[in-house]
Amino acid sequence: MNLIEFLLKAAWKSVVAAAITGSISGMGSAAAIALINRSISQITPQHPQAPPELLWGFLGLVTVVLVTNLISQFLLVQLAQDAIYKLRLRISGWILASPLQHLEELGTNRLLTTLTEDIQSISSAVFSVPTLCVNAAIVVASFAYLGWLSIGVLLGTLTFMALSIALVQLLINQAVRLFTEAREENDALMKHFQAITDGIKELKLHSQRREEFLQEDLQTTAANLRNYRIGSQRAISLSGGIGELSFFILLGLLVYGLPHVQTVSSELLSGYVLTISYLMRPIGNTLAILPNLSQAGVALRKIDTLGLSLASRAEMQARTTTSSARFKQIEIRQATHIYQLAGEEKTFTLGPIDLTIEPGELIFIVGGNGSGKSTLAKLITGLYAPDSGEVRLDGTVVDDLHRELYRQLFSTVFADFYLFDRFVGLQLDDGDAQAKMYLEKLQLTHKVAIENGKLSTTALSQGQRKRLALLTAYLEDRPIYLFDEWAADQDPFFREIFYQQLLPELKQRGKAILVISHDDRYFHLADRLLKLDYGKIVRE
Ligand SMILES: Nc1ncnc2c1ncn2[C@@H]1O[C@H](COP(=O)(O)OP(=O)(O)OP(=O)(O)O)[C@@H](O)[C@H]1O
Repeated sequence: MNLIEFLLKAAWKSVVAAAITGSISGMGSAAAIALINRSISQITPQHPQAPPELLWGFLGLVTVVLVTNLISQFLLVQLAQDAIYKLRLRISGWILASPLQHLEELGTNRLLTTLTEDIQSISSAVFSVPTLCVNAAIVVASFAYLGWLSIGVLLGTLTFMALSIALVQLLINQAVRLFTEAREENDALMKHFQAITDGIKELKLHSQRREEFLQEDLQTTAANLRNYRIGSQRAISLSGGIGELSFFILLGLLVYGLPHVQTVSSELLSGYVLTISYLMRPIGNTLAILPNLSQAGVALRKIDTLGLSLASRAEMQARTTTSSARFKQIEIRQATHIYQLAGEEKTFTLGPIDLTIEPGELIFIVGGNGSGKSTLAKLITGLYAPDSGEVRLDGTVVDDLHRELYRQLFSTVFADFYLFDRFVGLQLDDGDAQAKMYLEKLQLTHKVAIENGKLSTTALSQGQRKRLALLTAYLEDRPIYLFDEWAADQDPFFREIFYQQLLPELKQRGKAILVISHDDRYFHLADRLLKLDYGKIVRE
């Protein structure tokens, strides 16, 4: 997809309207130049002033040029920004609709680069599209005028220009190649930036690690990116220089060479010189815009690839609130999940897993590090579709069509949970009152206040943040709760409350509760205990 296609897809009617007004503006500019040339040629010692009707014509043309130019720019700016706005939403939608496993394979850095850098590149390029349209119209109309002055000279001029453009194109191709390389490097740079922000503590506390990371990872990637960008900008500057030089050569050939080849009137010569000098500005502008356009082209291709990759795996999305939904039984039969990393032979296979979950059950999932507990949690909650086997909800297989609906049965606090600073998507009549009640239960009233569903702060200790995540899960009030090592960050006092009070309370309310835990002191509280080893349930 190129930029024009992208805009046409967004709103072709506005593009056409902008192209028409832009063309009128461009043609008006060329006509104004032609009129000036005509006026100059009519000034003689006998008539030292141009006829007044030419002056009125000139003023009229200038007004038309200004007004149509503005209309064209306004239309295109509006349309371009609308298109960017829609693109941002579309990419976010693709990401949200994509299976978790696919997003994990793609990597956050790639998604972030597209959401930030690629959209920014397109955004800067679309700003230049209005100028480009008007410039194109000026060039076409100016050539029409030159053709009217002399077809033969125009053909010579066009041949010369075609040769210059071919040379310029070679350089632009080189620039695009370098832009593409730079774009790949950008993905890696984003990963390093993530390491800086997420790994700030580890980098601050170990100067040798920091130095090595800076020099070998960040600096190398940043330097590669810089070199590719310099190379591409140089190619673009060179193409601009060659473009400008070819204009001067053309002017020289016209003024000093053409009179040797054929007799030329002064009107023809001054018309050509005036028009070509005038054309230097729009063509120069266009050359200056080319880097943006090439970058946008590369970004659009990246978005296309990402979009295809995301769309090919898109899940069905269902708009639903099933907080009051009930279930009788979840059966997991011979279900497996396989992690296969690109280019790596080693895989981790979870399963085959056989498991049933019923309301009111308290199930502990235990096992050593890397035994597959979190992976099983993602499989149970429908975040991963089984690679083989099946998950059944009340006897019905949970397929791609129903997985989104199935996921709405779960309230979770994963080990890497995300805490929203307001209760997004929870439409509760007495939300604040309920939240305050749970704040007390979770002993957080002295730290956090809740007003209109908004938390006064999320800048808390990890244990306190986990309590807030639990509070959100309480408010969701879904039939199945899953806690992935929730108690690991709690002090012994609150850990005791969690296992001895909060979990039994949930159980009494008929909730099914899955608890991933290493706290063997509390294993006896479980109705069932699943022990995982190397991805298999070794004991139930
Ligand atoms: N996104 C991923 N891509 C590839 N492999 C993964 C991914 N996540 C986990 N694994 C692999 O799957 C295995 C099980 O990981 P999992 O996180 O399920 O273990 P766990 O039992 O929850 O461990 P812990 O107690 O340390 O949290 C690990 O060996 C890990 O290498």
